[in-house]
Amino acid sequence: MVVSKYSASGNDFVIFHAFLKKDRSEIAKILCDRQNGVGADGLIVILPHEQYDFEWQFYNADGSEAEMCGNGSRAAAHYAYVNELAPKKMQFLTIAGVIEAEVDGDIVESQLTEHKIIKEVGEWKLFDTGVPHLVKIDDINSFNIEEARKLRYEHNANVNVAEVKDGNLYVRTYERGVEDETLACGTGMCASFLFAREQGLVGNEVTVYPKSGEELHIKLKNNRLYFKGKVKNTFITTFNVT
Ligand SMILES: N[C@H](CCC[C@H](N)C(=O)O)C(=O)O
Repeated sequence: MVVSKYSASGNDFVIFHAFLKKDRSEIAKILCDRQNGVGADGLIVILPHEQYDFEWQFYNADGSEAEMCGNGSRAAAHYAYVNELAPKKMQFLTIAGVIEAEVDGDIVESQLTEHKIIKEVGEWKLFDTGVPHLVKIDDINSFNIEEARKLRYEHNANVNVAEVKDGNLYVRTYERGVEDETLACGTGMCASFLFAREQGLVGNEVTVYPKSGEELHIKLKNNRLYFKGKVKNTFITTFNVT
């Protein structure tokens, strides 16, 4: 099969399109495997939809299906546009709800689904920005992978440490379903922005830098999160899945 490899600020994905919706958990594990597969944080499958430009399936590298993926939504929008599956401005359906995205060259902006604050967990706060994210505002170097992994399992959530420096937001994320720190996590950056904003550390817009150091922009408009940054189609390849 022919698949495309994308990097969205360092969060990387295998993407292909298909007519049939079926359980793709096993193929996600095969394709995302960094030794024997293409290698990626997640798999995105673009499917036809009656009402929206398309529907997608999103799988983490461990084969678990997730409700949403912020960086993946930007990569999927670019893939759909360049493969003439959707116009520049599109709407597509995820488990979390309908995502609006706009492609402008290699820059893609996504509007996330409505976010919710779930609860406080000590100095952490649990948000839903399409998927669950625990956030702590602290020195970015206080990120500890073992602590993050423990919290991930205790709360079945992604875990983020965020810091505001010189008006910019820096975020490190342990991603559920990748079971490691990733180079960027879109819904995690957005949850971190919400917490920093709530603490008066940022306004309604911010420049954000994930572990990869690639620059992204987040804004809150009419109480909806917009998330913009570069995506790169790094290569296209055929892969023998049998
Ligand atoms: N691993 C996440 C889904 C992908 C989120 C992340 N890659 C993003 O860009 O939002 C989860 O299972 O909750």
